[in-house]
Amino acid sequence: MIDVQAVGCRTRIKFCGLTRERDVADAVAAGADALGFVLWPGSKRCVDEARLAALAAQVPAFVTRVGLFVDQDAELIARSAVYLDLLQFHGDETPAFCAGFGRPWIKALRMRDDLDLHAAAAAYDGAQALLLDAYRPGMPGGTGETFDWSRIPASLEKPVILAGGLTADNVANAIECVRPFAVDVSGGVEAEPGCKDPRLLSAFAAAVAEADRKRLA
Ligand SMILES: O=C(O)c1ccccc1NCC(=O)[C@H](O)[C@H](O)COP(=O)(O)O
Repeated sequence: MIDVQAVGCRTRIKFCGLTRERDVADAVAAGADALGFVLWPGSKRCVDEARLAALAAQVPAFVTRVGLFVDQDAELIARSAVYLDLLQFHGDETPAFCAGFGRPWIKALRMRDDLDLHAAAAAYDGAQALLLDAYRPGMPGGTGETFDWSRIPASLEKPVILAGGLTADNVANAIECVRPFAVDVSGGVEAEPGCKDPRLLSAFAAAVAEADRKRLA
C-alpha cells in the first residue's frame, strides 16, 4: 500500500453525517473528497436505506460515498453497500466481519486510554485506513470532542483519518500535529445535528487548504 502520509499529498476531507440533499450539494461544492452516511439507528444523523439511496444518487463521480455501521446486521450492511464505495465500522466488528462484504473498508477506533494503535493497525491489516476518534463511553461516534493528538505515532502502519471535534478553527493545528491522510468532521460543520451549514463547510475546507499550502510550501 502507498504510504500516503509520506508522499506529500493534500489532506483529504470527509464530511460525515449527511442527511439532506442540500447538504450533499453544499458539501460537494465545498470540495468534499468523501461523504459519510450514518446507518446506525442510535444516531441523530441516521438515514434509512431509502434515504441512503436518494442521497447517494446525488453524489458525483470521484466523491467517495461512505456508510457508517455500529455492530449491525450483515444483511443490512450488504444491502446498503450497493449505494456505497466504502464501509466504515464503528463498533466491535472483527477484521473478518469487516472484510466479509467484498468492499473496501475502514475501521474507526475510539482513543480509549488503553488503546494500542500499532496492535490495532496489525489486527485491522485489511483496512484501507484507520479513523481515529475521541472516546466517550456509550457513544460510538459523533461526540464533537477532540482527544490528545500527540498519542498518534508519527509512523503508523495504516493511513490515519483524524476525527473528533474538528472545526475550521482547530483543523490547521490538527494537520500540523498529526499529518493525517484525511480529516473527518461532523458536528463542527453543523447548524444543528444532521443539518450542515454551507458557510461552515466552506470555512472548514478553506482552513484545510490553507494548512496544506503552508505544509507543502
Ligand atoms: O455521527 C454520529 O452520530 C455517529 C454515530 C455513531 C457512529 C459514528 C458516528 N459518526 C462518526 C463520524 O465519522 C464522525 O464524523 C466522527 O465521529 C466525528 O464527529 P464530530 O466529533 O462530531 O466531528
